[in-house]
Amino acid sequence: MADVLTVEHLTVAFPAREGTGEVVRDVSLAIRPGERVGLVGESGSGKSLTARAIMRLIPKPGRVTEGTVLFDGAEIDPKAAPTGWRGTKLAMITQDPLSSLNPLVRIGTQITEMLRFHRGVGRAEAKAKAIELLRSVGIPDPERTMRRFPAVLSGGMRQRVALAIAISCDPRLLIADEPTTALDVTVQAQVLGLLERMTAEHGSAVLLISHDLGVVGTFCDRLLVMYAGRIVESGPAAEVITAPAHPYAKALLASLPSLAGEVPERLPSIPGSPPHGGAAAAGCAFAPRCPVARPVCLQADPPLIEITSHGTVGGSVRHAACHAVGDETWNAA
Ligand SMILES: Nc1ncnc2c1ncn2[C@@H]1O[C@H](COP(=O)(O)OP(=O)(O)OP(=O)(O)O)[C@@H](O)[C@H]1O
Repeated sequence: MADVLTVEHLTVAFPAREGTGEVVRDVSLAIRPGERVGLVGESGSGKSLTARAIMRLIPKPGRVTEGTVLFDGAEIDPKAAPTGWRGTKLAMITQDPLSSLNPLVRIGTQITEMLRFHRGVGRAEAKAKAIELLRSVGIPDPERTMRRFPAVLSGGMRQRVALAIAISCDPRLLIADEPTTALDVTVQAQVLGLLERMTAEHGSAVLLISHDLGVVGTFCDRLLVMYAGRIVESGPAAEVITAPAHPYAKALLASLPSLAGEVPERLPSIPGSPPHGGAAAAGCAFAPRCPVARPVCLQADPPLIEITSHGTVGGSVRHAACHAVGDETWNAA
């Protein structure tokens, strides 16, 4: 099946006094119809800007300096201004739902207009469908919410409304940037269940962005781990979660209480902090924090290489960008 999204060598840069200013570096990824792909990494690793570059929403003075994006087989120029396809075939929900809601228009009108305009349904049907959508994202009194303006809703309620609008047209791909962060655990599970149904029933694909490996690991088929603007590991979610290969993915996993079983007294955190404003030009960006770094790591950025030729889920293989991968001492650790 043809990919719904293919991204090749995407690079985003901001003007910088030091370093390259590249905050997304040479990112390539592909997503098939109905696939659930997770993009994980610490805050500042470049997840949101990758999504924004795909949507052509890079804030100035940032810009896409390299790369191509193919959506449903057609090239969309990530350097050009956005056009009408966005929002229906390719939808995105962000951490800040207010940015995707019109503050001057009642919630009900925002959803029904979307349905009437893009799906060509009549007024009554659009209203019924809007109420059903709001209920499905866990809004307790949808009829009342339909008559309200975004400003009077809580952050969690707005997030759910934004999600209802994003999924109203069964997009080919939904990019969900931390969609459940503002929600409590029960609603979080409800929202993930809804996204799961959307992928199963309509073949929509989801790119789920989160720093929470727990959420992403259980929801997604495949994971992409990002560090300092690069994808440093990718592979079937179950394999990356149970046997991460890259030292950064290992550290990220070790700092996660929910997957480690019992909760340790003190959660191990990854020592040091990621580089700001783009990684330095030479060497692996994780080397200063890496427990197995060697001289070569400070000199050459390791390429993303295939680490198993028979990865299972959906025929996808595993990749990692690390000089130490394959080293027996490290793998035994
Ligand atoms: N408007 C901007 N101007 C300059 N640098 C920026 C701007 N927006 C983001 N950056 C830098 O780009 C890098 C990546 O940011 P991005 O928001 O993509 O990270 P993220 O992984 O999505 O983090 P989070 O999980 O906190 O949202 C960060 O180092 C950030 O400082």
